[in-house]
Amino acid sequence: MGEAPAFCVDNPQNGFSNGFGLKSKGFGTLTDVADKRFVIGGANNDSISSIGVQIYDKSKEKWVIPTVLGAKPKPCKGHSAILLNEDRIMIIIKGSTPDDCIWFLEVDTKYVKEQKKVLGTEVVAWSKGVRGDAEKPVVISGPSGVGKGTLINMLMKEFPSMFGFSVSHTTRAPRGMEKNGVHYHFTERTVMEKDIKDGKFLEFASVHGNLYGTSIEAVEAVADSGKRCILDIDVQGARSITARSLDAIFIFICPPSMRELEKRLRARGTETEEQILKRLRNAEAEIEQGKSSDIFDHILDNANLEECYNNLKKLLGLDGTAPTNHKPSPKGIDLPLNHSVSKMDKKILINCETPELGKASKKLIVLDVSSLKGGFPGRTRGLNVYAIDSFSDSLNGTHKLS
Ligand SMILES: Nc1ncnc2c1ncn2[C@@H]1O[C@H](COP(=O)(O)OP(=O)(O)OP(=O)(O)O)[C@@H](O)[C@H]1O
Ligand SMILES: Nc1nc2c(ncn2[C@@H]2O[C@H](COP(=O)(O)O)[C@@H](O)[C@H]2O)c(=O)[nH]1
Repeated sequence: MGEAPAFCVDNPQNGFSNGFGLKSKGFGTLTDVADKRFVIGGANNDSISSIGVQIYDKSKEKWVIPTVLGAKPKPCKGHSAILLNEDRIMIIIKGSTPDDCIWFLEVDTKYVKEQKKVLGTEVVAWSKGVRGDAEKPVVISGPSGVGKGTLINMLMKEFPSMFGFSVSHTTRAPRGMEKNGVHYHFTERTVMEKDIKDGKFLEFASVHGNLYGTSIEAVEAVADSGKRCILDIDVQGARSITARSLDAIFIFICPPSMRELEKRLRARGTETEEQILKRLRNAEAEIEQGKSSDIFDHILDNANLEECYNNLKKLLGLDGTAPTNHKPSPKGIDLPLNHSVSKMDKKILINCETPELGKASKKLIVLDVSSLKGGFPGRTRGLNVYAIDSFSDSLNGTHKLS
């Protein structure tokens, strides 16, 4: 559940306008989205561990505590809030570290709307802003035994600093060599069902008789390590992620034949006869859906492992053997504690001038939000940041920040 803000808003009609539909009072901000007013509170108290959110429903004249999804920003010395596209609020945090100062509170994105229906409560979702075009997550899907895990392991071994695996939750029992927290988070069904109900999963599905799911936390952990996220999920999970418009590359791995698939599953020796037969039955439908649906961007035939791996690398732009394509995560944004924020079309201008130091201290930072991705908890990519000398300068982004 959400938590109460760290300050009191006696009357939500009060507050002062700052010129772009934003009202502010004390440590918090008030942002109007249709008939709802989002009260986002900056903590002024060390005992509070994150920023709280409350909603005032103007049509019903009542306060609502929403379910808050995703990791939340830490308490701060204040923040600015700017409404973008009527579905998410950009939060610029004062006095935070450079890689932690831009956040988004999703209030009416596709994902949030869907979660409202599922959870039956008001829902908001936090997502941290990531500078530049961080590489898209890679979703690998295909029938059991086709070689998804093998291909992912090869990729992670050859490019250890580039890829991070999203560790799923499952209710199935661990296999001999599998480690909890590395291969899966092995979980009791009742616990996983409760976590699903609490909105902790980006997607989940019942696969071969067990529950499997990708937690928001698993994807955030990879993003925080600065790596590109790889997800190994079944076709149902891939479909629900596309439906939520996760901006990822979707790859379906196909076996050369059912006979070969069966041979691989048996040779792996990890399933009972009954489980093997169940997985093979499910494989037929999965292959049919994988090939015919419009979920997948690429279909790779895994007849020959080396060839399939080379094709996988090619479509991920990793043709060379050395990991030269790895772009380190761009640096964060170094904002002084005192700054003012304004909005101009799809650009947010941050004026960092220190009044006491006069014009010499002038620094304007532009956040270009025209290519933002995201809309679900985790990380919002595509934030372009550059500096200009004055408001009259062109806002074309010629002075890129390093
Ligand atoms: N092209 C290939 N030719 C022959 N054997 C292969 C090939 N690719 C993978 N294998 C073998 O097939 C078996 C199944 O592969 P793997 O465990 O990677 O499948 P998976 O798709 O991850 O399965 P699951 O969905 O059940 O986790 C393994 O023993 C692996 O070594
Ligand atoms: N929808 C999801 N499917 C998942 C996830 N993690 C794994 N899987 C798929 O389950 C089957 C079986 O896996 P196994 O390890 O028991 O052999 C396989 O197709 C995986 O792709 C998940 O988080 N969500």
